[in-house]
Amino acid sequence: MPDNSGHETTGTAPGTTGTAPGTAPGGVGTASPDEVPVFELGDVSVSYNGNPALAGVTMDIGAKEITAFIGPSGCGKSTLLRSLNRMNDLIPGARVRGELLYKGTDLYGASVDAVQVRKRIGMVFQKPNPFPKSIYDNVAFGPRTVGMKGSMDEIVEKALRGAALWEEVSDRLRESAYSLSGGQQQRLCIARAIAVEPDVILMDEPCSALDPISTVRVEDLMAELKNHYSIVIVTHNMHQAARVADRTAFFSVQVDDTGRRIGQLIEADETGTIFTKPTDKRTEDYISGRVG
Ligand SMILES: Nc1ncnc2c1ncn2[C@@H]1O[C@H](COP(=O)(O)OP(=O)(O)OP(=O)(O)O)[C@@H](O)[C@H]1O
Repeated sequence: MPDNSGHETTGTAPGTTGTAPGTAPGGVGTASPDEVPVFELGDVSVSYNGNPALAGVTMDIGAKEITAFIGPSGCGKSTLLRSLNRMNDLIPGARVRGELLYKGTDLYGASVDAVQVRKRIGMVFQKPNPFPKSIYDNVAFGPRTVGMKGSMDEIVEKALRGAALWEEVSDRLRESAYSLSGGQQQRLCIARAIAVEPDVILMDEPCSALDPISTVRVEDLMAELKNHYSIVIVTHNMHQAARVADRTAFFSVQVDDTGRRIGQLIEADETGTIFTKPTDKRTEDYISGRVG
């Protein structure tokens, strides 16, 4: 795969002009998402202020399925996840190199607008982070911002139903989002993410702040959501990866000649294969709890 010249990010707010990727005329990126990988990564590396965090990642991420990133702390899972919707653009000194295609289009191409990227590729964070607004306004915020057409009440209801939260909040939509439990808040954040009808949802340890019952709710929800969205999840919980993911990518930290610790993709495969017969001994050692 060709190596792009690199994409220096400045930490300044991304522009509001340009196009969303995957929408170019002439067929580029317009194939059915079920037929092509949603992301194709070729020799992707990410550094912070010149220090490599992750190097040489080459993998495809399938559409309409759940892909889990697992591996020990500091191996670059969140860094790679943030590269998939250009959230690293917001981190001063972060630099992404290599080829990162979203539905066949260069995600970091000069004409691609990072704001549009984040509309198509939403993100749910580790800690539920609702806005200090009502339940309704949390969900309506994104659709209003991007100027979605149609009845806002219907948009909000659809997103809350999609996030399996409607039954619990339909009679209290004007209450503060902070009045919800942690698990409900996380499902509200998922509703907020899907309200703008993205293609992809990136989830960075979405259950780590939740109790076991809320975790099951969110995992069940993910199984539902993958019928409509491609999902990439970072998780520390290998049982969770085994439960929810169709494919799993294992990352580890390698120490280079100069003593630098750099994250690396060890292998990516169907989840059953990774957990029962991984190709690499490092994967086996990690999943069996011998290291990590
Ligand atoms: N904003 C940042 N500025 C500088 N270095 C960073 C930044 N974010 C991450 N790093 C570094 O990049 C490397 C990978 O971090 P990252 O958070 O992506 O790993 P991770 O596998 O997600 O870890 P964890 O499982 O602990 O969340 C680490 O060495 C980390 O210190």
